[in-house]
Amino acid sequence: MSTESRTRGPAETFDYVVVGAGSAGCVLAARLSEDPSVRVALVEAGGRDTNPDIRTPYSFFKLMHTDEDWAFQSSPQPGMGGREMFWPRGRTLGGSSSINAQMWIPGHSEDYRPWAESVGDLWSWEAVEPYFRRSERWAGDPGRGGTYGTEGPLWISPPRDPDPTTARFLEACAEVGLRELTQGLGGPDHTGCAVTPLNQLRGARWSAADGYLRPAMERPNLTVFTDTQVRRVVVEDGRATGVESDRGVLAARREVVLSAGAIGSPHLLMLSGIGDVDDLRAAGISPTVELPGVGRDLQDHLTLNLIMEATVPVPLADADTPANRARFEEERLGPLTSNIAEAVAFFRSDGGPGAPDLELIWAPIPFTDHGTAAKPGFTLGVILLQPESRGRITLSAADPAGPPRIDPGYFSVDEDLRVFLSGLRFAERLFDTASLRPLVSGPMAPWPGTVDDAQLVKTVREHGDTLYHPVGTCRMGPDGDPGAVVDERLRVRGVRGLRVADASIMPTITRGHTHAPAVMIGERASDLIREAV
Ligand SMILES: Cc1cc2nc3c(=O)[nH]c(=O)nc-3n(C[C@H](O)[C@H](O)[C@H](O)COP(=O)(O)OP(=O)(O)OC[C@H]3O[C@@H](n4cnc5c(N)ncnc54)[C@H](O)[C@@H]3O)c2cc1C
Repeated sequence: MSTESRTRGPAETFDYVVVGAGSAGCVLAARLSEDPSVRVALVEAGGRDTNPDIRTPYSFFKLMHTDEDWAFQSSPQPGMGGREMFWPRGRTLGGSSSINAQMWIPGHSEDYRPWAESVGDLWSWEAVEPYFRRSERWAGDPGRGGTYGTEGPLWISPPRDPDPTTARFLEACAEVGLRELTQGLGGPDHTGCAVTPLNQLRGARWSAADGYLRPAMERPNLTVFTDTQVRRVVVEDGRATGVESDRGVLAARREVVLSAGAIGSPHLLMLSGIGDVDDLRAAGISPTVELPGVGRDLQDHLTLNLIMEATVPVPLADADTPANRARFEEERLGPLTSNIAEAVAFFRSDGGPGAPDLELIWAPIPFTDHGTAAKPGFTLGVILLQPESRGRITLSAADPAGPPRIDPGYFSVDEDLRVFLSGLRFAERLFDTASLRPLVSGPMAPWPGTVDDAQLVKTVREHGDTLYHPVGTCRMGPDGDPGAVVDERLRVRGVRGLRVADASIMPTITRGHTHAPAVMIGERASDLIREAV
């Protein structure tokens, strides 16, 4: 597809130039090019999404440190024992949706209340929910997916061939009072537990590139440039007129849309002289627009995995065999269809009413240090859903064009640690239910087992990790908010013809996983852009 589409179309001038073919960028390229009278360019730094591990759900972690991964590294984290932490991000068609764990979890309706309070009803739950539904196509039993759309480009499927112990996890949740969400996790309140809804079609990954981009690539008015890194946005007389890339300038008659992700988009703004003036000067970049919020308000979901030795066979621990490969290729069955994170639960740390602040992920295999261990064990990942801590992305003064400096600021607010510890205690209780107790024996490293709070904090700092959900670095906000980078229509403040549309615009992180909201943002943005004409 790509060679032809790279040369197809007019010279180097387009109506819209979309930067980044990730979760949001694929949506924008597809939706904007629905109008045959406009010419759209989609510019992606990575290559085509042909690596077979992209298709194979189980293999998502094998894509880390490959050509499909930017493989960022954070700055040393004081809250995490001084560690520099590995931050993978997708670098191929589909972006992070081509390397992620395929979990489709839009979040809670309460997630969007502060957004609407900040910028108005364009971003209320009532306003955004139709965009989730517009993107979804439920592939499971019609009686068990009532909260999902059925006609969108993205297939949402239940696990194709789940491990038998996943049902035991749901039973354990029922024992501690969590309801099973039999209609899926797309409704306004996803407090409870469920098998994980997945971006899969018949057991293989279904990325944003599969759902949105590939069908649109047949259109003569869409040109997709792969292996083309954008270096900066060209701003002339206060207007974005195009982007400077590896292959020269790509001009935009109407708009440039940055969908380069929560790291890439603020990085590109800063490289274009848009950001905190002092920081830009310190990195040797001439400021063109003062926008101090660029790169600030970085939020992420932190996780720690409780791992227990298994007393029963664990098929996923021996997943990648020739026989399982053959089964996957021929029938799309077996452990290679597993995304590893087969079920989830959402709950509140204080046990009270209201939206959840903690999540559990059930994995029927030990998952640690961004990969699996081929040992019989089970993992309960605990996730802090609503961190108060904020981090920041800045230019590297030594090499502004190189990777930016990523400071997630984990546990810079103490309250986050308190909530997180209560989640870990909850997970310990879950392993001790009648449903799960017979499946496990002792703790497996690096989980130390039940220890006092001081030792638990030490374990968190030494082994806690990213769940790969950075957001907020080009935050949306109202007029007069000095930290706002884009307005409610995602227009970059102080520059005409420039928007940001991806996970970076989220004012606050959602209580789910961030691919679905990034797709929703792409859908919402495409309507806002079309309304502007
Ligand atoms: C390992 C991993 C597992 C995850 N698991 C899940 C999950 O199971 N469920 C879930 O909901 N979320 C998950 N996420 C997070 C989710 O995938 C992301 O939040 C979401 O895809 C972000 O979408 P985006 O459009 O903001 O950015 P991305 O999808 O990251 O897209 C950005 C694109 O821009 C390109 N780009 C960046 N800079 C430039 C440049 N200068 N020039 C040209 N192109 C550029 C990138 O190469 C990339 O293709 C996971 C992420 C990772 C990394």
